Amino acid sequence: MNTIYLVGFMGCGKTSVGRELSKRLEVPPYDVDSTVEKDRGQTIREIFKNEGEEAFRNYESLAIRQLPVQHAVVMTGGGAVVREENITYMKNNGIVIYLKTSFPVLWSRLMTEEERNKRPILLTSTREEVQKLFNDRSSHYEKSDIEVITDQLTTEEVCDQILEKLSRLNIQ
Ligand SMILES: Nc1ncnc2c1ncn2[C@@H]1O[C@H](COP(=O)(O)OP(=O)(O)O)[C@@H](O)[C@H]1O
Ligand SMILES: O=C(O)C1=C[C@@H](OP(=O)(O)O)[C@@H](O)[C@H](O)C1
Ligand SMILES: [Mg+2]
Repeated sequence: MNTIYLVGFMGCGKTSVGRELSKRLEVPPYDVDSTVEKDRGQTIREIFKNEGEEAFRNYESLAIRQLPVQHAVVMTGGGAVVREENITYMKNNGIVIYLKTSFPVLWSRLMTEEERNKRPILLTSTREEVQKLFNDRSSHYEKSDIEVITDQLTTEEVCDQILEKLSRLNIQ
């Protein structure tokens, strides 16, 4: 099995769905954000604060390339696809799945203190700025191999749809 890469905007469920999907497929899950945090010995928030977003993007790109391209589920961060070479790498090495969620649903999922604190961009941007980021990134996510609309679905149902779409394509 080629690695499955989950992409989509912050709050679409990449981390939660990836955990569940990896259990169902009986392969290990790798969260790119957690990989970066482990590699650098700092939280994402600390990296943004101490070294800036560009340094984080470099670590994120390296982490994607250091994870297995077989028998794994990789959960990316929402900004990973902005570097064109990252989505090209993921599509060449595995199957890229876009968890598509509308902006109001994302915003409501991200409004708790806990979710905001994990994501430095949310701490320094207005709703309008985050909405613009969402609009700007959508065309990058659309390059994925498969798309699942998550607005009305639980994480389990998102997994069901992913598995169904993979089996229809004879991938899993
Ligand atoms: N399908 C869903 N329905 C409801 N809440 C969800 C769903 N997917 C994720 N969430 C919630 O949204 C928040 C962000 O989820 P997370 O998996 O961290 O997203 P991401 O990794 O894409 O940023 C978490 O509180 C999570 O429980
Ligand atoms: O969209 C982004 O630029 C980011 C998304 C985050 O991951 P999630 O998409 O898992 O929240 C994390 O990589 C970082 O805070 C930056
Ligand atoms: Mg995540």
